[in-house]
Amino acid sequence: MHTILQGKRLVAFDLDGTLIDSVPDLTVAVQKALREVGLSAPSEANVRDWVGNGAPVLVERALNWALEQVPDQVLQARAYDAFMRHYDAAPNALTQLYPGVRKTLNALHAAGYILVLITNKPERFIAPILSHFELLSQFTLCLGGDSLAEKKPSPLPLLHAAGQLDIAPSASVMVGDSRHDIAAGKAAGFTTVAVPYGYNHGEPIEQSQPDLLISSLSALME
Ligand SMILES: O=C(O)COP(=O)(O)O
Ligand SMILES: [Mg+2]
Repeated sequence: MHTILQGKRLVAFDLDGTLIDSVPDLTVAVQKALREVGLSAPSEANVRDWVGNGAPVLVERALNWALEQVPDQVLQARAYDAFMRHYDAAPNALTQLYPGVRKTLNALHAAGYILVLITNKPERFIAPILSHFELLSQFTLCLGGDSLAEKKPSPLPLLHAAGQLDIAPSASVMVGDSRHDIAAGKAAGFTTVAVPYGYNHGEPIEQSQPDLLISSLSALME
């Protein structure tokens, strides 16, 4: 195991952009939702830059782009409902695990680390996606962006998970692809690990100064 895991007990993982490349399916759902409300559909590259603050913000960013102004609440609600319906219908059609994810989660789980999932994605999508990849049972606890009163970059979900499992933040690690994961991890007192291949609003994740930057999750086993 990587030395950064020495003395640690809890490893928290982000989902989108860290474990799974979900942007292709998110893009299809955003495109269908925008067409349904009579607007033009953004590209996958657009959506890649907008992911990271949960589904309501993703839809709001898409509407801002299509309208070039702030959407009214009725349109926002219609587009959000459409997005949720379309994404719910096919969350796994094009989504793929990143290299090294399955092996690393299995190895950490087998080595006795407690694994938790902390995503800003709505909670209802977590189980269908993780079960599709046969990874749900590896996680002791899963929290979505709507599970608690605050989502990342708030430290609340991380502190909630550590508290529930009675593990000190100093014995906990947050692994993620975006500045929100690293900010949440630092604010919670977790050790932070970043991957550069995910979604970070088009910015290099180095800017967030994680404790460790790894090119793939497999590095955690070395
Ligand atoms: O839904 C999002 O905006 C991003 O989700 P994540 O926290 O798993 O990266
Ligand atoms: Mg992410």
